[in-house]
Amino acid sequence: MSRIAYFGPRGTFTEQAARVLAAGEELIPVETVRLAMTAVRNGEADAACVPIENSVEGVVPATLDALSEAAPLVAVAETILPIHFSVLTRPGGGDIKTVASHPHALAQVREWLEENLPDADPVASSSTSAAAVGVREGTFDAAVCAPVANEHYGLEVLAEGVADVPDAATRFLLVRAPGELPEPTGADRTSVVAAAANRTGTLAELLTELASRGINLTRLDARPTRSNFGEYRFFIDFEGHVAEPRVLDALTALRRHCRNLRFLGSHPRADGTRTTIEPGFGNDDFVEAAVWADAVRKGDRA
Ligand SMILES: O=C(O)C(=O)C[C@]1(C(=O)O)C=C[C@@H](O)C=C1
Repeated sequence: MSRIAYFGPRGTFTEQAARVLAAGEELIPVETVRLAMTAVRNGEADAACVPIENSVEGVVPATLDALSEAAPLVAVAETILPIHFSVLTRPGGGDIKTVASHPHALAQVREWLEENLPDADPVASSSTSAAAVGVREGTFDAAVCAPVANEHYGLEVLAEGVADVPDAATRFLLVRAPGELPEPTGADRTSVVAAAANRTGTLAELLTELASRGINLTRLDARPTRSNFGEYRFFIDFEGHVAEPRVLDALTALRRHCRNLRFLGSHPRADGTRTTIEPGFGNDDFVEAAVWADAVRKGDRA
């Protein structure tokens, strides 16, 4: 049985995602996203399940930062969960003066809180289930949680299915140490983090390398390098798998433009969207062109 560290404590949305991505494996709750990845880097876990982006609040910065530091990890699978919250209180608890949750969660229920708990102060916690732990211990009066939190903490459900944006969703990754890659499926996502030189046009150069190979981006984020003010790392997700000639060709080109390029994995997309291939940009086109160029180089063709 594999050991899967996940962003906990028990009862997070990430636990729900880990149950999907690693059904039947041993699931180990870890206090922060970074520590979940550290457990893999130390060999204490075989893989980690972490949130990467939410359709309302955007990326999870802690995940991006932990992916770009220390020993490389690669994503091998992803899942997307609908995000509807439960609001939990102490059984028979009195006035609700504080309502706690992960900042991403609070941001997704702001309107609901204004309407339903206007006198409660929102308080940030390290995760949605850390807020539930706080309610049980008497630190907060209510917690905005994943439905699964209800299985663990014996709290009372004040409301269920809470979401300002009804079709909000979060994407989660299963990451592990570099090794054999998942097989390409035709509906894949490849991710890199690029530390490009700080000069005019470098980001445009990176994006042009992808565009000129007909590769469609699915996400672009920048995070500070933390070492020099104004210097950024670019997190780029795009359609396709590194086993495809056109993607490998693009990756090789990106490498030339970067001080440091980290491959973050190629894996099937949870939404099953098949890779867009424009005429002239298919893998066969790349292979055929390479064969032709090779023949030219050998003097067999002109
Ligand atoms: O705290 C949790 O339950 C998490 O799994 C984290 C997280 C996030 O980071 O966005 C996941 C999904 C929700 O959008 C709110 C919180």
